[in-house]
Amino acid sequence: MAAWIRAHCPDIWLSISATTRPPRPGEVDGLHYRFLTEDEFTERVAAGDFLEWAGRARYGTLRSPVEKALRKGHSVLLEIDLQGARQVRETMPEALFVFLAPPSWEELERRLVGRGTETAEERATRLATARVELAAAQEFDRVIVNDDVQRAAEELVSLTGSPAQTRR
Ligand SMILES: Nc1ncnc2c1ncn2[C@@H]1O[C@H](COP(=O)(O)OP(=O)(O)OP(=O)(O)O)[C@@H](O)[C@H]1O
Ligand SMILES: Nc1nc2c(ncn2[C@@H]2O[C@H](COP(=O)(O)O)[C@@H](O)[C@H]2O)c(=O)[nH]1
Repeated sequence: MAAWIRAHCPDIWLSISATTRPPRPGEVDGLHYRFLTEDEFTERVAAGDFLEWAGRARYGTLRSPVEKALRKGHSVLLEIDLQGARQVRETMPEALFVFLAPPSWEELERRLVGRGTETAEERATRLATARVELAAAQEFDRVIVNDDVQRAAEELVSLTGSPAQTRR
């Protein structure tokens, strides 16, 4: 979804999260994530650099680039988990919160297994988290079912008022 939006929506500023998880094959530092060491992440938490952060395999949104993009008038998109969304709601209640839901539980499992980047234990952890997050979908302003990436991305982008520049 992020890749589709990056390719088709120049008016949307997509936040690049920081994380301590290792890069997957093909993931590029500074494009997909800013890959930080545990110490670097901890220092930035202590410095108050994060707008929000969450997790054991830690993920976070750095405050300063988001605030800069907002000042420039961009639509800013954060792809974050439930824990992060709850923090952003505290500090930016005017933001629009959109829950991306899988078409079904079986399809979610199929996609995760198909990606093949997690161990069985990591997959189980992600699925347990997904179960908790799905149960909280009603906290969000909108729910979009991620059935087809392009369709779901277009629905998401339409909420920002920015045009998607697609070639069909
Ligand atoms: N609409 C879709 N159709 C088919 N495959 C999809 C679709 N959306 C995502 N996928 C695939 O499903 C897998 C999981 O994608 P997703 O972006 O949900 O991962 P994630 O951000 O790691 O999610 P989570 O942290 O909840 O596990 C990836 O391999 C992705 O390419
Ligand atoms: N609170 C935050 N959650 C984040 C952030 N960046 C990503 N995420 C969440 O992690 C999952 C998994 O990502 P993956 O790349 O490891 O598959 C993602 O779907 C988000 O829910 C962040 O900056 N803050």
